[in-house]
Amino acid sequence: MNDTVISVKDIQKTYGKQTVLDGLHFEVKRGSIFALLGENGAGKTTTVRILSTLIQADSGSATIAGYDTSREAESVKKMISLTGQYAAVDELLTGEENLMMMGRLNHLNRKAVKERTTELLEQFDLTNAAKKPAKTYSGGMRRRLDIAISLLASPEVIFLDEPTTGLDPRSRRNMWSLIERLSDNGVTIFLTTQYLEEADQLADQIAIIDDGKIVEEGTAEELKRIIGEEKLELTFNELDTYQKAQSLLKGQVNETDRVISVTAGSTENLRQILNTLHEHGIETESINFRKPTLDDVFMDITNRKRKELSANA
Ligand SMILES: Nc1ncnc2c1ncn2[C@@H]1O[C@H](COP(=O)(O)OP(=O)(O)OP(=O)(O)O)[C@@H](O)[C@H]1O
Repeated sequence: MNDTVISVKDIQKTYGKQTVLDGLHFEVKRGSIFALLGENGAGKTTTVRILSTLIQADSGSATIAGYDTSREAESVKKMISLTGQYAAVDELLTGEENLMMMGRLNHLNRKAVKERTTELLEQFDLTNAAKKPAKTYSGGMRRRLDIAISLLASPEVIFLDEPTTGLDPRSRRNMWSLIERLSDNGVTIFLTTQYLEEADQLADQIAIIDDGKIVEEGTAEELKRIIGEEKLELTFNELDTYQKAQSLLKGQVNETDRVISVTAGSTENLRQILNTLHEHGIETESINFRKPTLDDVFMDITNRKRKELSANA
């Protein structure tokens, strides 16, 4: 069996003068969780809309389970489910009624619909709320119902467009374990997110999208290894000492907490950093070492690309 379930080649999409996707290229392995990670406006939803056949790319191609998303849209639609920003939930119906209705729309027989509905209500922790109208559900419950509805058609690929945006921390964790359970059943999950922690926690493969291009791709560990070295986190008591240090050191800054993170590097490098601060009479409140996070990776990669662009301009 072919290992690749989604294949995207050189996709280009513009809206008026704005290039939204600029030569997008990646592959997703069958049965994996793939995260497309990027800031607001990076092009994540546009990618999902093209892959799920809602809109067409200007050029390039994409296939899902071997079917072309533009020429064989009907076959693609049978393979996928799309949830998230396109909620399938009917607010006036109960959770159970929503599932039953979608089951019948998918031409399942009455007995199969009943069985699958009970199963999904249980799996998604909605049994107690089954007889209540969806409009009374919390944000987390509504999203769970939305995903449950999408599973009635037994899709091969599930698109989850920012599944935890706006959820509180507990609902977010619940959603994560639900996504992990879905993946355990062998379905491929294509997830978009702006949360690095979410990609780190869930994804087998992460592609970072910035300005419509994949700027880096790999497992969370591989991406962290790009930065590789430990970070030295310097915290300052006073705003003016923090600002003085900021003008002397190269690193990520967090003005609210008065923290500067620099790459620790060699002992010689460390000595230089501390000497520089000492020579300028700058006292630190605390100094900590920490391993790089995906946040560092993201900041580093996007900053590097922006510098390259401005150098070439
Ligand atoms: N139908 C449209 N017409 C014009 N511009 C659009 C359209 N759809 C998207 N865009 C623009 O394309 C860019 C990328 O949008 P997209 O929704 O794909 O980003 P995103 O990464 O999903 O961000 P978000 O997290 O905010 O949804 C944005 O600048 C957006 O304004």
